[in-house]
Amino acid sequence: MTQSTLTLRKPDDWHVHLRDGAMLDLVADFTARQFARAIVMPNLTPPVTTVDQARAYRDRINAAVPADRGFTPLMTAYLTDTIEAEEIERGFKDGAFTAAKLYPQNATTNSAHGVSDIANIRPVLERMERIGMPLLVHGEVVSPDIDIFDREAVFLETVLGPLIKDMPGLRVVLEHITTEQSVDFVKAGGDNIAATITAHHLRIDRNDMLVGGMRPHAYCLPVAKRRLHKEALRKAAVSGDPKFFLGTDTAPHERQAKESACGCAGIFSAPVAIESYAQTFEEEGALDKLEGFASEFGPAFYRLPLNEGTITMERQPTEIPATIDAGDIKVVPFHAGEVMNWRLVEG
Ligand SMILES: NC(=O)N[C@@H](CC(=O)O)C(=O)O
Ligand SMILES: [Zn+2]
Ligand SMILES: [Zn+2]
Repeated sequence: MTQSTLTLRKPDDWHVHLRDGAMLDLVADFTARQFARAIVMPNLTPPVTTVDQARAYRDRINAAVPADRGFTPLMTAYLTDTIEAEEIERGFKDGAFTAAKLYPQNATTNSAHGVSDIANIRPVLERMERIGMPLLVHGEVVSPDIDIFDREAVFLETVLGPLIKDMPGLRVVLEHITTEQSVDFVKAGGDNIAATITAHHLRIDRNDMLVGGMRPHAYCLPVAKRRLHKEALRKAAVSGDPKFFLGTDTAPHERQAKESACGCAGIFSAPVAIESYAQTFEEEGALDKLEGFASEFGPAFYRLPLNEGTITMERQPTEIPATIDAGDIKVVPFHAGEVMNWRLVEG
């Protein structure tokens, strides 16, 4: 008999963009309704680089989420060429920063203040290695000579591999992996190397973005690759290997900014995140592996307690709306217009 409900220990999302202002108000509860905690990306304009900015942003997030959700945003510091190790450590020690994020300069949305050469942040990384603070990485090189489909694999060879050799104790999460090479890299690393996998990279490959017309809502960074890479990600996600855990990279952009001659990168998956993962795990015959991936391996890596509560999904064909709106803001969610098999039961 097919299973009609699915109850999991309450999951966490280890990579989200909650944005700010009216967009924050629109999107925050989509994350909070299903996840107990979320690692919040710092790529605002201006970026979150200080303890005070992180605290103020956390307050704005808490104000945007209904208090009875019991949602905890975990904040991150945006590394720049000039950021001070002292500020990073101070934030980590008092809980304002759970981790620090490395954006190679100009690799993705709001990364203009990112790091231009990893040598510039060497003292910060050494400090992080010493205090056990996780480094979260957008793993793509930005050199114009490197094809966009190769940028993640080249980053492993030229940046991350050498860095880890140099600082073997550094705790690293390679975010939103998209390639077989990243799966192999993470598996070959020590226990201090892990990766997040998005809901969308488990489902789309580059054909979904480009065949039969250009589909801006399937465009994100790192860009979806060939099918064989998607297959490798699916295998890693359902393998039960604790190095791979849930991070949606939900990244809302207004509809007109995506449907444009130069469309923004980012997929807004929060409204359908846990349901999308459930569908993928079920297709792989691995629903029993979802709880580890969604609710256990992330906290283990971050050295945080497991959540106490649960969520329940029911098997209920549910159509995902074409847009999610508030006032003038319209955002197209992942799976827009599709019928999903699972639906989160509101607790
Ligand atoms: N993933 C994306 O395509 N976009 C993210 C940035 C990021 O995570 O690289 C965003 O902030 O829009
Ligand atoms: Zn990124
Ligand atoms: Zn992201």
